[in-house]
Amino acid sequence: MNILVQKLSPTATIPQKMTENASGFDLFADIGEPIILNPLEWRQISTGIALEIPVGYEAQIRPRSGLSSTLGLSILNSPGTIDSDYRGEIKVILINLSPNPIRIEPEMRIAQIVFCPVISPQLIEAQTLSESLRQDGGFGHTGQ
Ligand SMILES: O=c1ccn([C@H]2C[C@H](O)[C@@H](COP(=O)(O)OP(=O)(O)OP(=O)(O)O)O2)c(=O)[nH]1
Repeated sequence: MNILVQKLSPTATIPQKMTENASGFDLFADIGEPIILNPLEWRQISTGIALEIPVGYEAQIRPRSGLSSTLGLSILNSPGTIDSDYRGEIKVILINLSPNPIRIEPEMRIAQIVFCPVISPQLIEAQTLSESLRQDGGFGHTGQ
């Protein structure tokens, strides 16, 4: 499958898979100068790219585990949803969950983007639903 990627700025980097069978393509920050994120601060970070995702697919923006485990850097709305009809700039809402300031560098690999199929069902309003073993049990009703 081909997915079109448009660079919206000359300093943008096309997302890259770092190993052949990686699920995600790393997303690069397209920022002119470093950005400091203070503890519990979040910011939309530019990537400088836009995508044309085929209908029937979406993309998810997910954190990079290395940045989470070493820095405490995460994504506020993880996983971010990129709709197939969105043609604007892909942005990453980074949040600093650590007690220390985090410096986001230009061209830093800030997140990863994973392409996934989506289904688009018809939602039918109903008065009752069929019975199941679980019924409305949830939120730990089976114990720990
Ligand atoms: O982390 C994200 C999340 C979303 N988007 C872009 C692509 C997506 O298709 C669009 C809308 O996202 P979403 O559906 O999550 O936003 P919403 O809050 O429901 O707003 P809208 O009314 O624009 O759909 O914003 C990003 O660039 N990064």
